[in-house]
Amino acid sequence: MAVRTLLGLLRPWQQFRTTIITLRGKTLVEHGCARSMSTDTTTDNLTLSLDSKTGIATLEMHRKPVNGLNLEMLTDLNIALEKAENEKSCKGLVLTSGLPKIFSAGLDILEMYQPKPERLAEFWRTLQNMWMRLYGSRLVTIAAIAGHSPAGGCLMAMSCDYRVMATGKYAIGLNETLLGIVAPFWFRDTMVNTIGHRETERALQLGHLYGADEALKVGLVDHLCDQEEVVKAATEEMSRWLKVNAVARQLSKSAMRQATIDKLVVRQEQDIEDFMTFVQRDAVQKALGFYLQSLREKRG
Ligand SMILES: CC/C=C\CCC/C=C/C(=O)SCCNC(=O)CCNC(=O)[C@H](O)C(C)(C)COP(=O)(O)OP(=O)(O)OC[C@H]1O[C@@H](n2cnc3c(N)ncnc32)[C@H](O)[C@@H]1OP(=O)(O)O
Repeated sequence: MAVRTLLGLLRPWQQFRTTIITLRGKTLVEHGCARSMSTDTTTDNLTLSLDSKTGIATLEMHRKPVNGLNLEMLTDLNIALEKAENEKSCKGLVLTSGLPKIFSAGLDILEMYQPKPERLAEFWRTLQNMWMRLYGSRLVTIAAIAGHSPAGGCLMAMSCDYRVMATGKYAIGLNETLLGIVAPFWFRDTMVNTIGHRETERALQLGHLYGADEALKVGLVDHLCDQEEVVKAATEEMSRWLKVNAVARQLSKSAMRQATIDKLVVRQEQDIEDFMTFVQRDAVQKALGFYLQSLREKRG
């Protein structure tokens, strides 16, 4: 009981840190010294590297074909984010993709279609923890979006402090209603905090996917540039943010974001239950099945 009470005082992502190590036994493949992030860290799903001169880390996602966020990818993201967070010399993080034309296609729908309940719960908890970690990061976080970024991909981008997007035919937004599902409250809150209540209300109901120009207009992204320039532009912007007093900036960020994070902290278990009940409904399973089929048929 005492242990449980003590655990209750820890933030969910602090509890989770033990969970992934003890339950999943997952370790990253390290190239170089394990105690310092001076060298690259690579998994099947991502690479984390730190430029020791600038203190800027780059987290590049590369899970083929579309950076779909499955349990393993989310676990790797959590480990990588924690690693960057804990590395003293790391000041900022550029989140990007190594896949052409895709930032992230959002949640891997196969995790939600005909799921095994135990894995479904772990999947959702790992996503919650990833969001809390990224949204609440002490680091300056900038998303370099050189491709499509629907749903969970948009959530990740919105969780950063600044977004650079490539001009072109890419789409970003919370399109959950197009799949017959509903963006959970913390997805919605993150969007409200980014583009405001009225625009979120419209976008969520329509499942609207914004083109780059429109995304810039409503403030869903902050800067547009050529596809090849996206990471460079993100890094340049980062250097501006890194000139600000770090403690003052972090406190300001936390003052703006912590209440939103705390809403999930106190409702985390209920949110997992809600998600599981909703996703396993026959009508939702049917809708997800149709959506997967339509994605496959699109390829012909
Ligand atoms: C109470 C709360 C309840 C529920 C809340 C749940 C919140 C959900 C959040 C989400 O993130 S849901 C996921 C939403 N994502 C999408 O709608 C994106 C779907 N994908 C696309 O639109 C396109 O794939 C694309 C990202 C625009 C890329 O297009 P492209 O032409 O480059 O690739 P293609 O469509 O051929 O896809 C290749 C391959 O990948 C499969 N795929 C794509 N997206 C997903 C995905 N999100 N999950 C799983 N699989 C995905 C696609 O079917 C193709 O597979 P194939 O090679 O086997 O045909």
